[in-house]
Amino acid sequence: MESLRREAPNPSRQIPPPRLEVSGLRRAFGGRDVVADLTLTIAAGQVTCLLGPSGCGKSTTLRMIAGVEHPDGGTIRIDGQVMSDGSGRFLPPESRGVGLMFQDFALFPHLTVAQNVAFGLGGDRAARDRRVGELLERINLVGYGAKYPHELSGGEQQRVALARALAPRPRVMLMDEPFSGLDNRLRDGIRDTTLEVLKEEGTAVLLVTHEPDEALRMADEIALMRDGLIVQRGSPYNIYNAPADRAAAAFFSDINVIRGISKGALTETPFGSFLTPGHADGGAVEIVIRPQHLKIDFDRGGRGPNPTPQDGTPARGTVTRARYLGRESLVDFRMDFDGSILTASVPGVFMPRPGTVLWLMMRRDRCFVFAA
Ligand SMILES: Nc1ncnc2c1ncn2[C@@H]1O[C@H](COP(=O)(O)OP(=O)(O)OP(=O)(O)O)[C@@H](O)[C@H]1O
Repeated sequence: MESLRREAPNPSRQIPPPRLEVSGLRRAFGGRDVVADLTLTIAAGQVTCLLGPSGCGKSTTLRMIAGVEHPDGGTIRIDGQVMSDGSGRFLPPESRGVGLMFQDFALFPHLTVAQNVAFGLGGDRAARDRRVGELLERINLVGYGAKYPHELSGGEQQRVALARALAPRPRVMLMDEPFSGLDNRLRDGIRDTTLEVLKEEGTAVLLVTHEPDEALRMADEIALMRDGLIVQRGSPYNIYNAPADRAAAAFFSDINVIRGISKGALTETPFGSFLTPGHADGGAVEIVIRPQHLKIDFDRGGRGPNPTPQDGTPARGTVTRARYLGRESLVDFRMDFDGSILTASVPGVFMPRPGTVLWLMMRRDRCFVFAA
């Protein structure tokens, strides 16, 4: 029967390997594992941000992928082709098809913008000119080709550096804190332009940063790194809203922590009882909430608002400090129940005087529960 005839395998339908594939990558310095068993894949057109605190091994990872640092173990593949592996195979940086962009990028001062962009390009003159023209248009610097780097602003130089790195159409673009040398005012605009250009070029991007805001803004996927390991990978939304542990939650914002003991999948707290399924009876748990998910309510002659299923029971506190940060206000409370300090944030201006008694409630849907 026609419908049951088995189709011959069609090689063009096979799933292509990821653009960049790193598995079991390791590197030690002085007997200490700086990168320990790191695994990561990035598809063409995808931006992955390697995010983590200073010293967690981000740059070392990037340098091994670039081929300027030798791994102690693990495999790096680009488009399925081995760049380095445990058996001693090791392709030099110039044979990997990677583009690099670092914080202290330097344009060649004696070359014009066009010559800088064309620097890594082979091929005939006409093809080179076409590629340079196309990139100058992408970075909004048409007409700047004959200028020299010192005639450009910091942001313009940064865009030229991006065009220079992208000119040879690298298969993978490796960026190490590329925006940290820029003035705050410029940074957001440059990040957006850079992202747009990277997306148009369709290259796979690994961007190293220690700034959560940058990762949230730029990444399709965030790989959160700690002590040489990726502790969580996911979309910015998932990493922010479903952190793997307390430290992952704390990396993105201040957090408040309420401690308790789980009994029969419930933990009693001053904010009412919380469902804590999956935690052993008698096990210590931490309920974590970000400041923007604590709700503030007024005192009604010694009473707070009524408990609700969404926000549980209110708990009373006294304001110790209020700070206005422009977009929001941060208010610290000393809580009646144990004297601990909790911080709530409110959009806009809210500046109660120290000593004001107020009530706090926790948005149940925004709490994270972790084993202590
Ligand atoms: N060549 C080296 N020799 C000895 N130790 C090194 C070397 N390179 C890096 N390290 C150490 O490895 C650890 C990780 O460094 P790495 O630069 O990868 O971290 P990072 O996460 O990129 O941090 P940062 O954001 O501060 O650059 C650090 O403790 C660093 O001192």
